[in-house]
Amino acid sequence: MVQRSTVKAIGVISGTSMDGIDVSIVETDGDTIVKPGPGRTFSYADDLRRRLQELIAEPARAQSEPLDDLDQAVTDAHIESIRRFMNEAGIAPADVSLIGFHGQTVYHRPEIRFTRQLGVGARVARELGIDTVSRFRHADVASGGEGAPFVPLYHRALASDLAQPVMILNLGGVGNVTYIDGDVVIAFDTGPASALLDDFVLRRRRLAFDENGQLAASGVVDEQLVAEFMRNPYFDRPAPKSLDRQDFHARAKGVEALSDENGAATLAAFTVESVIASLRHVPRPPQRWLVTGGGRRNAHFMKRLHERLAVSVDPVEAVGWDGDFLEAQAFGYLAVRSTQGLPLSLPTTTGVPHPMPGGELHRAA
Ligand SMILES: Nc1ncnc2c1ncn2[C@@H]1O[C@H](COP(=O)(O)OP(=O)(O)OP(=O)(O)O)[C@@H](O)[C@H]1O
Ligand SMILES: CC(=O)N[C@H]1[C@@H]2OC[C@@H](O2)[C@@H](O)[C@@H]1O[C@H](C)C(=O)O
Repeated sequence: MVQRSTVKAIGVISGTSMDGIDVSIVETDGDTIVKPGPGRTFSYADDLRRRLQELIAEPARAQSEPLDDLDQAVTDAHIESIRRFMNEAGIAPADVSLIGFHGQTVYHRPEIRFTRQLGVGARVARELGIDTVSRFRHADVASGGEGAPFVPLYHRALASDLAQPVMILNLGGVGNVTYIDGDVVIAFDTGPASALLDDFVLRRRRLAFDENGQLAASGVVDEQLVAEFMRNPYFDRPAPKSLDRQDFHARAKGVEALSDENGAATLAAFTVESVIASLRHVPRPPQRWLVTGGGRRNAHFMKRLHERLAVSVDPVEAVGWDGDFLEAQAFGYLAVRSTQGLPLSLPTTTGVPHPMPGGELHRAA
């Protein structure tokens, strides 16, 4: 049998919750061989995080201002994170063939064929001396795709030996699912995961998030409000479909009249119901759910999901994956696929008209 050659790629992303920059490494042939390595998260400096949070709250600026300063600051923070990761993990630049640099999403509007990730790939390549792929989502969006989610092909590679159909649920700022059943891979954003709850507990309690879901667990759900939130046409819209982090904020104002506990309980219930609604868009009920992203640490989400789904719902660690770094690893894997001209997204994951290659390669020298 011909042994396919593998390379090592570093993947780096800051997700929509902007809690930090995730860096990891994966050894892969860009196809079926994937050997994930360690990962690390590095916080943004408070000032940079604040500037990014202000920006995403002002969509008009995020869409049209040049934002050169922020672009450079985000790039610097990523370069520094990759350097520290390599130092701490004892990885020499010569051991790494590629960097997959996602950047920071600040605005995502596929319906107007627009997605924006801050970060300058050419500078990452030059300063670290490693070829770098960036702008993963642009070709997809330009051809009419949703431009997200992009992790599903990595999920497919990892899940090849699991019993199927299986659902991988990412609970980040926004939620997204990947349904895998043999060659069938269906993916889409489910709704708000932690974004609404994070913003609510920040406003009410000056907390970055509801640790373990304890505030939500102590409140009573306003079922009428949840039902009202669930009337949003997004949930019936056929997949593929994707969301901006802020998409549900305007319509979720009703929780302002509730106590801290009941507001948190109601927003958490909304997140769970939006995940349940994903079953409307897959051919068969999955026999197992594997949960990744920071929301898997929210014990309240996990308990409610298990009650509502009545099948096993486990963190991805149950099958040996690292839920803190799947997204970073995915962009390392996708960087390798990009240089091989392989698709990064499919009609069933982002709605592109045909399997779509993408990413832009910046040479180190
Ligand atoms: N111990 C915990 N208890 C409750 N929630 C938690 C805990 N740890 C993390 N979270 C939640 O997870 C969120 C971060 O998740 P994650 O890092 O997966 O998001 P992200 O990758 O930035 O987002 P996205 O996947 O949307 O781009 C936090 O904002 C918080 O709401
Ligand atoms: C445009 C954008 O950055 N979207 C993120 C966001 O956060 C979660 C969800 O919405 C997902 O669609 C995507 O991230 C992951 C990494 C993805 O593309 O699979």
